[in-house]
Formats: sequence, C-alpha cells, structure tokens
Amino acid sequence: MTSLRYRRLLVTARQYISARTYASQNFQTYEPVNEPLLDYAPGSSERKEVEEALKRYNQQVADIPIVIGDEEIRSGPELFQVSPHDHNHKVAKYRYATKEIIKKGIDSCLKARKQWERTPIEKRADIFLKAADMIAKERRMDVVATTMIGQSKNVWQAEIDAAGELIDFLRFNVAFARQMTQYQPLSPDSNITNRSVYRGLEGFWAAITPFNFTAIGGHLPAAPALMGNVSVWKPSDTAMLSNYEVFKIYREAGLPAGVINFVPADGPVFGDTVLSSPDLAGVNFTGSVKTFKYLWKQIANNIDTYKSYPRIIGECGGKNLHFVHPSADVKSVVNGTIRGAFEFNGQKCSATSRMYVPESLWPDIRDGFLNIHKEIKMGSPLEKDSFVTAVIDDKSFKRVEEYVNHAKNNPNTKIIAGGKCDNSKGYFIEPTIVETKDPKDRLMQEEIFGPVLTVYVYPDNKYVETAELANQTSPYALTAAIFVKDEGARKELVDIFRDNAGNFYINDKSTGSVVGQQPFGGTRLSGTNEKSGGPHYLMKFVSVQSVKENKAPLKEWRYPSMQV
Ligand SMILES: NC(=O)c1ccc[n+]([C@@H]2O[C@H](COP(=O)([O-])OP(=O)(O)OC[C@H]3O[C@@H](n4cnc5c(N)ncnc54)[C@H](O)[C@@H]3O)[C@@H](O)[C@H]2O)c1
Ligand SMILES: N[C@@H](CCC=O)C(=O)O
Repeated sequence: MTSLRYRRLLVTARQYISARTYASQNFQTYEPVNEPLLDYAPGSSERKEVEEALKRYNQQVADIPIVIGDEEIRSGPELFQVSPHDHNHKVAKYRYATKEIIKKGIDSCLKARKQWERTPIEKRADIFLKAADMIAKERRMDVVATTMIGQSKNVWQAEIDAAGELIDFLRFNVAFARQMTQYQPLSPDSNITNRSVYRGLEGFWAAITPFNFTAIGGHLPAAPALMGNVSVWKPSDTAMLSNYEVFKIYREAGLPAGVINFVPADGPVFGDTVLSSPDLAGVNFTGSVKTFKYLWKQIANNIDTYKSYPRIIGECGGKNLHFVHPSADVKSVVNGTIRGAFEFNGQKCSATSRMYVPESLWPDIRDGFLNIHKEIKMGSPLEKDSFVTAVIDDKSFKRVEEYVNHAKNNPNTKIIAGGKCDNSKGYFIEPTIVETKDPKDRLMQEEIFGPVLTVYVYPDNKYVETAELANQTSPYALTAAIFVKDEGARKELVDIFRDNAGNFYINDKSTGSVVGQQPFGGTRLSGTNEKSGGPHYLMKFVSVQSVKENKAPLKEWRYPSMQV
C-alpha cells in the first residue's frame, strides 16, 4: 500500500473515531481530539468533492440576508463580496443593517436570553458538538470552498482554518466548559451547602470578527453562546460568504433563533449602535489595534449608560519575529520562515514579519530563501500549486504596496526578492524579502499584514544586544520564535523575550497555533490575551453566582463574645 493511501485510510479511520466520540459520549465524559486534516491530494475523494463545491459556489452570487431571530432581512443598497484573486467575480451579495435593524438585533438577543441562559449546559454543548460534526462531515466542503473563493485561501490553508480549527474550537470548548464548571466551593459545615452557579452574562455580546480566519468568525459568537450568552455577530465584509455558511450550520444544528443574530453592517455604525446600548455585556473582538482602541474608547465614553461593566476582549495584530542565533539549524530557519512569512500571504496576525540573522549564517539563509522564492507560485487559490494568492481587498493591496514602495525608495532597505504588485485581475503582491540596515525602520516596527518579510543582519557576537533591541522595537507582543541549538544562548533568549510574545516558539515558526495545544493570544498592543483554544478563555463569558444555603434555623443574633 502506498504511504499516501495508507495516510488517507488513517485519516478516514480517525474521522470515524472522532464522529463516534460525539455520538457515544455525553458532556460529562466528552474528550475531544484535534480534527485530522484531509490532504486533498490529486485523485482523492476530498479533492473531487471540493472541486464540485467550488464549481457550485463559483456559479452563483449568494444572496446573504441579515438574520434577526427568525427573520431574514434584505433591505437597503446591495453590496458585493468579490474574489480577491479575481475582483470582477462577485461571490456574494449582502446589505448593511441600519441602526434600527442593529437595535432589533439587540432586542432579539435580549428576548432569547432568559430561556437560553437557563438551558442546561449539556444541551447547549450538544448543539455545538452537532455543528462541529456537520462541519467535519456533510458541510466540510461548503466551509472550505467558500473560504477559498471568498478569502483566497488555497485548499490546504482553508482546510486548516474553516474545517480543522473551527471544529476544534467547537469541540474543545465543550471539554473546557466542563472542566471550568466542575469547580464547587467547600461546604465544611454539614448544615450549609455552598455552590457556584455558572451564569451567562446579563445583556448581550457584540461579536466583531475579522476577515482572515473563518474559524475566528465562527468562534467569537459561539464561545459566549456555549456559556449561556447571546450575541449580535458582525462578520467582516470580506468574509461574508464563509461566515454565513457557518451561521447557517449553527442554526441547522439546533441553535435557537435570536441566540446569535447575523448582522452585516458598516463597522462604525455597528460599533456606535451596540456600544451605546445600556445592555451591552461585552465585546468579543478580533481585528486591528486601530479598531480595538476605538471600541475601548467608546466604551469608556459611554460608561455611565451601561447597566453593568462591559467585558472587553480584543485580540489584535502583531509584528512577529524570528530571531536566529549563530547555532541555529539553517534549513529549519529557511523553511520555517518561508511558511511563517508567506502562508496566506502574510495575512495572519502571527505572520513572521521581521527577522534577525547573524552575519555568519546570512549567506546560507539568503540563498535558501532565493532558491525557494523561485519555486513559489503566486496565483488563484483554485490552482492546486499556488502557495501565495491575493491579499484580501483593494485597501489592503494599497497599504502593502505602500510598504513595498518604501522598501524600494529607502536608502537603508533593499528588496532581495519579489517586490511586484499587480491589481489588474486580483490583488496580487509578490512575496517580498527586504534587507534593512536600520533595525528601527518602519518595516521592522509596523504591522503590514501582507507578504513582506524584513531582515536585519547582526554581528554574531552581538546577539544579546540585538535580541534586547528586537524586544523593544515594536509595540506588539503576539508571537516570536527563536532558532537556537546552543543551550546557554537558548536560556538567555527565552528570558529576553519573556514579555515579548503571548505565543513563543523555540526552533519552530511563529505561526500555526493549534487549538488545545498552543492556546493563543498576545500582550502589549497585541491584545488582552484571553487565550482562545485554551481552558481559561471561557471564564470571560460566565458571571459566577455564589450560593450559600443553610438548613439550620438562625437562632441567635448576639456574637459569642457578647454572651454573659
Ligand atoms: N490576535 C489574533 O488572534 C488575531 C487573529 C486574526 C486577526 N487579527 C488581526 O486582525 C487584523 C485583520 O483583520 P481586519 O482587517 O478584519 O481588522 P479590522 O480591525 O479592520 O476589522 C475587524 C472587524 O471590525 C469591524 N470594524 C471596523 N471598524 C469598526 C468600528 N468602528 N466599530 C465596530 N466594528 C468595526 C470590521 O468591519 C471587521 O468586522 C490584523 O491586525 C490581524 O493581526 C488578530
Ligand atoms: N491561530 C493562528 C493565528 C490566527 C491569526 O490570524 C496561527 O497561529 O497561525
């Protein structure tokens, strides 16, 4: 049997086992495993299925409604989501909710809240386990194909995101919810029972989601819902198609109307409306620092209008680094950096964006980069050998192009590979590698969110000073990676970068966190670091009530010390 066939059989067997896990376990015993990924090799059944799904979605312009409770609303001017790799191709039509419609969404949440919050967690968990199961099986190709044509991920990247990661979020959260709610306080007096009641929050959540991960789109409203909360979900304009598929799956899995309301809207109109509601319970946001700071300031401005203190979660950008020590393994550095910097065109919050390389290794690392760079194919995600595709939209294209032009025109920077930008058909930016003489150049400090990697070459004997400089260069602290074999240097570098990254990698790339394995989130301006994909994340969505119940009559009002 060929190793490929063997691997496929293994994947199918694992899927069967994971499906059985759902069917035969309940909330109290459910133990998830990470969803095995399909490889979509030529000739495989999944390759055929995804091609059929792509054909289906490519032949239509999906008409996406605003969904409030059970009502589908299609009023207002039409807007379109296009394929980033072919911007003449419309994939979905949608409209923005007005202020009034957004308020209706809030009302719908508040109406649904009481019953949902009182629904036993086992029942809520069942719905999300069913949704995970549907995504793992009959709806897998829908979420993968819509992520490919709408967000321009190639099939492998779409599989990791829209299938693997989303399924994992939904399943692992169930086990995390059980672990978290198992805690009960002490009751040492036999007449007294103490208990913790894990309540969803009063009011509603605003789930505001980014374009770059379908999984994050689906996760941000689902996690609060699992814990008994309700939300208005504002998807990103450029991830509308895949996010609507996910929303429909939740409803088909049994999520009651109004628990999550699907509300496409203009960002600021949505923000201003939800943040001025007295019933705001919290904001679950992932996106840019600029938007997050705006939301935080608005909440501060409105603090006197709220019935409670809104909880604020914000997972934002990064300026993630690879720090290479002279003892590093060159091949790992080269392969890890190409993946880290250019997967999904650098549009990952964790993308490798700056790099520090010792002089002694730079010739080999540079040659390694240039050799791979010649082989990288940039093109449509529907062509199976495209590694780099198009950035998400015109705004993004212009922003990244501006950074590339800076690299071209600045005396301290030199482009050593890539540098071409072409938006005639799609928003294509070549994977670009820049060498800089200035370690504080803006290319080393600012989030670019595109396929641009900047390298600073340092003298080998200055690795401690250079690492300290790297730690202080950017306001972000999301992910960082060190490549080092020398044990003493490893310890020094781990210490220097301790506050520099919420997710830290040793001899591995700065991207690719897996639910349940590397809980994710950054510090400094990168976010509030709630660690999605880990057990502590769900704590944000519960408001614990401590209950003391006394079975003995209260016989005395005097203190023992007052007795005569
Ligand atoms: N740390 C993480 O876990 C993580 C994960 C994914 C993406 N990101 C970050 O997200 C960013 C890319 O995503 P993006 O371009 O979609 O970010 P963005 O900030 O432009 O948009 C995020 C969401 O906020 C909405 N929005 C914009 N202005 C708003 C306002 N005034 N009020 C309310 N909502 C508003 C957008 O419409 C979108 O739905 C990058 O900075 C990336 O690093 C972080
Ligand atoms: N989980 C992702 C980060 C998501 C941000 O865009 C990773 O680590 O690659």
